[in-house]
Amino acid sequence: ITPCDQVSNHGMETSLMDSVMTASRDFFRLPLEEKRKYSNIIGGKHFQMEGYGTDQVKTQDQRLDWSDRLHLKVEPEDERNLALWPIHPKSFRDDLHEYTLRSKRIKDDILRAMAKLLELDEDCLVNQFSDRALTYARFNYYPPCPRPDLVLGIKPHSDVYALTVLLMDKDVAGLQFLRDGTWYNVPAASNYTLLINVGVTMEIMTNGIFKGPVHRVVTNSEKERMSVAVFYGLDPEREIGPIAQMLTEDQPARYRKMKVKDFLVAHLEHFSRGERVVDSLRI
Ligand SMILES: O=C(O)CCC(=O)C(=O)O
Ligand SMILES: [Fe+2]
Repeated sequence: ITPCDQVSNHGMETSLMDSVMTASRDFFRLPLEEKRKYSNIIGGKHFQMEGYGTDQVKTQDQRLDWSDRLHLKVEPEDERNLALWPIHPKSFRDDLHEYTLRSKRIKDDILRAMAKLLELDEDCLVNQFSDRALTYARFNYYPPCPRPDLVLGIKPHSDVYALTVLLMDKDVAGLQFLRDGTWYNVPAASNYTLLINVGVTMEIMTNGIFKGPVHRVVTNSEKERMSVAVFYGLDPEREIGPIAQMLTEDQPARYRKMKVKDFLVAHLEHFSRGERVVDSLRI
């Protein structure tokens, strides 16, 4: 089982991927004062998950990433904070809405294929995601960096949610996956590509069968790079743990159960220290 897979022939129109990338690029090129209207820091002090800006700075020696982000909750739809959804460029909101509808279908197809691989009921994984499940979109913008030898676009991490649908820059590479101690490049594909990545929520749900691979983004001194990630998580009010259908006498649970909400908070603590939350949940 490969931990990340590039899908082609997935039924997402190139024009839609192009619109989302273009809208995103237009947003990041706005003057700073304009982007700050969507800031993830409220009143100059309080950090919130959603909005425009960098990660929360938790400690003085925390390594910062060379990137600019816009992070938006897409689902549950009634929890969208539209005040943080850019109005420039004009098409931004509609494009994101349309894009995430398509992306959701891809996610469900992938979850069914994964259930089949695990010899579970076809809808077993899809059914884990209720209408209160979280979906976030994250727009990543990596400006050219004068010292790519020193600074990363995103530090090594595993995605925390269950599945990520990542729309990659078609011209500029930078994403790398870690396997057996070596970093492997994901090449730029010259046309738009969606990369499906497994996150640690899925690692836990499948009792460690699917792994949430460690990846990072390197910078370069010449070209800007963009990506748009859509993260699929569970309902924050439920528990996360290996799903019952994965467990047998020979295969007991490898991870402790925890409330999803608390798991996400624990993840942020670990991420800021460059650690993986899943390692703290092993039984
Ligand atoms: O920019 C990329 O290609 C990857 C971004 C990423 O890993 C993330 O947003 O979690
Ligand atoms: Fe990631």
